[in-house]
Amino acid sequence: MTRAVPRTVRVVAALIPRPGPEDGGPRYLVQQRLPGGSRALLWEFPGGKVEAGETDEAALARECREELDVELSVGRRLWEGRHTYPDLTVELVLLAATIVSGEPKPLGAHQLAFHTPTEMQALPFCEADIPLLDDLLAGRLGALD
Ligand SMILES: Nc1nc2c([nH]c(=O)n2[C@@H]2O[C@H](COP(=O)(O)OP(=O)(O)OP(=O)(O)O)[C@@H](O)[C@H]2O)c(=O)[nH]1
Repeated sequence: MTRAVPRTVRVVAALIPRPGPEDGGPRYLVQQRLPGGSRALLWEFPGGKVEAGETDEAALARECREELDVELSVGRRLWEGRHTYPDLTVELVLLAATIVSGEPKPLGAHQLAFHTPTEMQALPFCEADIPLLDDLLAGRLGALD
């Protein structure tokens, strides 16, 4: 029997710096996925799937409004990669973003946290994000605004 090929989805994610002074280097918002579903309790950047007819930027603003209750200003594309899980192929796009209003709330996540790139390396992250985390830590994403 042949195995079904996992469907491909485009996923946008946000690199959102913690507002205020940077003690110990910049920190960015990450979230732990809910227990029970796919990639349960793994960490990821806030965001989600791009819907048909939507731009990456509009999808990211919508996802963060729905899942964090914040309004974003979305900046440039920082990173793009592709990863195949057993259930899904993810085309992952990371965009720079800042919060223009609201305090992030974990409406769709188990918990939220601000972490440095070094701290992120120690968290169990979604596999698609591993090369992204390496590039972030090594300063290969360019200017992060
Ligand atoms: N938001 C986000 N999703 C990621 C990242 N890395 C990664 O592999 N993903 C995967 O991309 C998909 C994101 O879609 P989603 O957030 O709408 O999916 P979900 O499973 O939480 O919700 P769903 O029940 O609506 O499908 C998930 O399968 C998630 O595991 C990341 O850094 N951020």
